[in-house]
Amino acid sequence: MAVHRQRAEAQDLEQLARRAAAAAVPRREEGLVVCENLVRIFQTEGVEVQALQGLDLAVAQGEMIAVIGASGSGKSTLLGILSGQDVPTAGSAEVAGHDLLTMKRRDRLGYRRTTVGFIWQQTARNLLPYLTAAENVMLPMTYTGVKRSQRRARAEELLDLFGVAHCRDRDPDELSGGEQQRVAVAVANANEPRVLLADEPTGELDTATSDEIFAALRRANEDLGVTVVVVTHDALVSEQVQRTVRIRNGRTSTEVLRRVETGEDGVEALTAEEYAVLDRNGRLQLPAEYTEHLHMRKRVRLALENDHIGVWPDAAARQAKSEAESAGSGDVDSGPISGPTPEAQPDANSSAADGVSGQA
Ligand SMILES: Nc1ncnc2c1ncn2[C@@H]1O[C@H](COP(=O)(O)OP(=O)(O)OP(=O)(O)O)[C@@H](O)[C@H]1O
Repeated sequence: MAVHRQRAEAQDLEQLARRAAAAAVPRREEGLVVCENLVRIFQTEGVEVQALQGLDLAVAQGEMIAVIGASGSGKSTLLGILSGQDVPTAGSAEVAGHDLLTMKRRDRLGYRRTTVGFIWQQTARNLLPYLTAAENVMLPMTYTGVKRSQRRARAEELLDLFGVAHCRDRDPDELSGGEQQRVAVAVANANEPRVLLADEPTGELDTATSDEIFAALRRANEDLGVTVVVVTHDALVSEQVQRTVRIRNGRTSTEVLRRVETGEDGVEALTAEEYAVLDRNGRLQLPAEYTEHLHMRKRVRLALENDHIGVWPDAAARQAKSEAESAGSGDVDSGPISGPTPEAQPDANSSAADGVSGQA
């Protein structure tokens, strides 16, 4: 009987994990940008670097998201793939219906010219130095057969939209860094792309100028309807979007969702909630500060409750934590960081499946 119950409960846990995974990851048809289990391995002189290790990401049409993460976590590699400049090793990546793994060389050029717009961190890399601001904006349209009169009109419109109409006839070296980047946003929008990709576009600029660039990206998103993915180290920038995705070790690890909520007093306040990303296979990354705080290493114990899943340190982790505390390592808080009460912890001698204590 007990064995039957354990099996049924383990199945409940699997079923719940499967359902949660299916609900958490937007389906292919829901995203303009959809990456599933994306892998990029670089080989240099016999050394293999796994820059992306099964990354999942879906960005809805019209969304503006920030991508953050430590240096080397894979942000630029992801943008290189989405922009069509680099090809993934495995997995899937689709942007506006284009399959970036199987796309032919010729289609790739067309894709880079019309489907995506790109803004680099280095201001000098975005503009040709011997063309004026207006000529820089018109240039991408010459590759897509837009008539000369239309090119000029659109260039004027875009420079105006991003607040740099006064720079129209100046060369890039006659523009400030902020003006150059706003002209770069105009260039990236010249061929009406579906997705705008920006890799640290405010990285070389001061805070006030960064705000201007970010305002230009937001204007592109709101006024032109273009979907925006911006990689940034700048916390102030990432706080201005509805969704911030964190990449850790080549995979999306957490997401912060922000929304405006109206309190009982009628006052609107911005709330931000952090979520761990659950992939299709039910995998999630626990934040390092949580696992380190509880000395969790190789394995954890899971407990299915009615409305949540508890994650508990195993006996070795509990011992390591208590030793660290008695050695006075400064790790004095013995309770979990958040979550269920210690009473809900499963028996130390039972298996994870035994720890299933609620109903799915
Ligand atoms: N062309 C390449 N050849 C070999 N390794 C590479 C190449 N491009 C990136 N890498 C490696 O892949 C990993 C991810 O690099 P990536 O540039 O995507 O990180 P990042 O998050 O953008 O970092 P940063 O914030 O410093 O720009 C790093 O270990 C990097 O050294």
